[in-house]
Amino acid sequence: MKIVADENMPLVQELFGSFATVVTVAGRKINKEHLLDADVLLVRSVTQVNQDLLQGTKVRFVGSATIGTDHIDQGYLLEQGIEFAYAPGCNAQAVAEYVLAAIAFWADHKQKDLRQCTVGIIGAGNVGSKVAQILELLGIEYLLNDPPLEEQGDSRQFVPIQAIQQCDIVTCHVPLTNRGLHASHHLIDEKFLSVMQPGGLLINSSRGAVVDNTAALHCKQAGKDIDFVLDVWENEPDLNVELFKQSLISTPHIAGYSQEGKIRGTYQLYQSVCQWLGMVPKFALRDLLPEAPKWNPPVKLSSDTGFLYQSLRSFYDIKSDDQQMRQKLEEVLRRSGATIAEEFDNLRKNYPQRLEFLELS
Ligand SMILES: NC(=O)C1=CN([C@@H]2O[C@H](COP(=O)(O)OP(=O)(O)OC[C@H]3O[C@@H](n4cnc5c(N)ncnc54)[C@H](O)[C@@H]3O)[C@@H](O)[C@H]2O)C=CC1
Ligand SMILES: O=C(O)C(=O)[C@H](O)COP(=O)(O)O
Repeated sequence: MKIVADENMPLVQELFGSFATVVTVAGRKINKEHLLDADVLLVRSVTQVNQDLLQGTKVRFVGSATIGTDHIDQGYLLEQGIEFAYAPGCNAQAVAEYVLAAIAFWADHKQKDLRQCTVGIIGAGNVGSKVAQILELLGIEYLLNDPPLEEQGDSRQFVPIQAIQQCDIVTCHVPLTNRGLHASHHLIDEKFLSVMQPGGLLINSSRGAVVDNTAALHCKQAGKDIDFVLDVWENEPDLNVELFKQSLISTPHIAGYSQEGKIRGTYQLYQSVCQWLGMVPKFALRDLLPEAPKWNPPVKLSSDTGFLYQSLRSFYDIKSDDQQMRQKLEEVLRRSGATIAEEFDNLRKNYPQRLEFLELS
């Protein structure tokens, strides 16, 4: 059996190498030639998997070690009888910790008393629910918006998007969809931004195009007092450089990049491939995960606006991710050679080890 996998998937040789020949390729470079005699294709979010890539190949199983699936043409896979698996929830905790770190940094930087702030969470699935769990631990008020879950009868209390627009902090955790009643493409548009609270914070760690990046830039250029924390960008890896410069925190799509999140992603696909082949998995997830020191959240928030950031930063300092990206991209802007897109991907490939620091259920 031959497996072609994205080179940025940890443990892929260790897990799949005992029953298959594993060939690793840079995600953006995977092409039909690599797949002509491959049985299984394992990708991350940067490989577009569709008819163009798969037609004429032997691939019978596609796995994506990610939560998001907007890069996969699932309709085509279904039509061709190609098995598909992904990794729901694998890095949800990492993204939620990123959001916590962003809020803590903003409160410190802008002297905001989080006891007086409400967070609007758009999308209350795996990530949004973990964000809510963390805010509850800290006693920070939040509101949930998730029309699809509300329609399905989820028992939590939801609010309309208009109520989210009034929140001090808005954080997006929806899949990127272009069609249907709940399409999320440009969910945050010029209108949304125009009614957002001045002095507010918008965090996007879902997919770039959930926020209209041109509208976000116009909002900054018009002098509206809204801070942006952006981990994901329209047209990645070719991001809007002006918006990157104007954002309070800019990171290269690494919100989900904890060691545990990446390992869980590969492992969930290992389980799916084993099941597809009728094999019993040989490895257990608990033996693969690193031991990480844990942070004790404060029982009560303090009036000191910098307290949370100071307490968290030895576990995860989001500012250092922002500084790293600014330094590298500014170097690219000063000299010719590598492009912004190449440097964006380099930052992701060489992202330092980050461990999850909260005990969440
Ligand atoms: N920056 C990063 O590193 C990462 C980004 N992501 C992104 O975050 C997204 C969310 O992840 P999960 O929470 O695990 O997904 P999920 O599928 O568990 O939850 C998404 C929720 O959004 C809701 N939703 C869909 N359309 C909506 C709309 N128009 N308005 C409000 N709610 C809507 C759904 O009903 C669902 O409950 C992923 O699809 C992925 O694109 C995920 C992991 C890492
Ligand atoms: O899980 C997701 O969805 C993500 O966005 C991933 O964390 C992104 O990582 P890559 O797949 O692009 O390495």
